[in-house]
Amino acid sequence: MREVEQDKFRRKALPVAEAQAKIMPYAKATDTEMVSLPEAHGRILAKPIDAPHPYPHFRRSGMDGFAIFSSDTTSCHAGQPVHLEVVDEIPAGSVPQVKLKPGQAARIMTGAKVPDEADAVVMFEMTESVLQEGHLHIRLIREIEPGKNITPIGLELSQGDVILEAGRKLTAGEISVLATFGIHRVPVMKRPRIAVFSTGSELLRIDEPLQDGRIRNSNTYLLYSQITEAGGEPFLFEAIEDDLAKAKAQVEAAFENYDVVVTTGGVSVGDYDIMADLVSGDSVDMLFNKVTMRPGSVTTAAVKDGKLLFALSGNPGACFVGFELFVRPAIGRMMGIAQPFLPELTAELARSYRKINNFTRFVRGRLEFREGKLYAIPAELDESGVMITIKDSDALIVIPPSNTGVEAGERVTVLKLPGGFHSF
Ligand SMILES: Nc1nc2c(c(=O)[nH]1)N[C@H]1C(S)=C(S)[C@@H](COP(=O)(O)OP(=O)(O)OC[C@H]3O[C@@H](n4cnc5c(N)ncnc54)[C@H](O)[C@@H]3O)O[C@H]1N2
Ligand code: MOO
Ligand SMILES: [Mg+2]
Repeated sequence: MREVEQDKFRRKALPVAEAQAKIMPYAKATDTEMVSLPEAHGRILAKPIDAPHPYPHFRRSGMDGFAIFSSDTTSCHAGQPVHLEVVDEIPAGSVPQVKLKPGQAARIMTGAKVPDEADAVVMFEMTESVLQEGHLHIRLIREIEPGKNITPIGLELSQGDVILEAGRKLTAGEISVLATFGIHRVPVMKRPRIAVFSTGSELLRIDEPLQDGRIRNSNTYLLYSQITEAGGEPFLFEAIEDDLAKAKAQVEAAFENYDVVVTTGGVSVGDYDIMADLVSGDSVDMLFNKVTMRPGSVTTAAVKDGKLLFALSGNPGACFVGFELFVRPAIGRMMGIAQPFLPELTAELARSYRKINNFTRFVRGRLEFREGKLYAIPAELDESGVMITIKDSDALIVIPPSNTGVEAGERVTVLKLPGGFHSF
């Protein structure tokens, strides 16, 4: 126990990027599975998909009107109208029945196949119907240019074009492309199965009444949302009290059935900080137990039989940031996302941030566009133990180590959190 305790205090702090690099080799690709197209929403494509045919695959009318020869309208104007005989009618879904000749037109609807001979469609509003010798004609008073209102074959994609690359998240645009090409069963990456439990004798279930000195377990649910958002499949376990043997048994059982284990709490130097003891023992191989960041300096990661254990800090702010910087990229990498880290933007700091620190701070805050310029506004309350401002945050504002802080107006890097901007 004494030795373990010593280890708990003596920790080598790694920069965030180094800690991330230690994790990534263990973020091994999950298997793939086939799902129906609606089920593919939000999933990650496992294989590239090529266009099995051009799109559109026939010359398509973009308007309700008449398919014509544009050459019939040369020099046509109000004083010199052109009359064309209507010889066919083509609703969407049908194909032309008559081979058009110059001087003729086919009534055609939006989305219908344009006769091969025609090279333009003139919309109804630009024509007048006239009966001439018992035959229906249209009267045109304007020149129509070749190609007008015809969508050519392959305008959007040619056969064999890569439609979607592997590693791409499937949302509305991707789903509609897949539907267009008849890809009704989609190869996607399996969602990593992630066991979650909190540690702490102070934790109440969320359906329990308050007790003095105890709090409800919010981190388990915070993580449930973060894991789901990141594409993983969370499995929630009851919180366990600060008991090393219980934690060990729980971690081992979780590794049997799940791809990743995420815990919160008990990673600092306190007497009951059991996760710190667990990773210092020989049941797992520790990757790191300190990172030069705040919040979450005691964020810990370990490996057991090639599977990742993330022991995040119990402080809600540190748990949140620890997840975003370490667990999210691991989940993303397991699913083959090329860039699984939070996207980096540059913004102007809207308010001075003067906390002094020798570690990099990841300060939660809002982003706002003002007159086309992006501003980052640090949360008023950003302590590690504060939960309430997580809900209003659009980004983590990166404040480098400094003994003066950063002044309003300076440029800062911000890591965009998923979702929209709270100010919109
Ligand atoms: N002597 C030192 N004390 C502390 C240090 C330090 O360097 N030296 N670091 C502080 C910092 S910074 C952090 S962060 C915390 C890390 O604490 P642990 O990861 O060990 O977490 P706990 O001690 O279990 O809990 C901390 C805090 O969070 C609350 N908590 C825990 N689990 C949950 C949960 N599931 N839902 C909601 N809230 C939770 C817990 O009640 C505590 O208030 O250590 C500092 N101390
Ligand atoms: O680990 Mo604490 O969250 O460093 O701030
Ligand atoms: Mg603690």
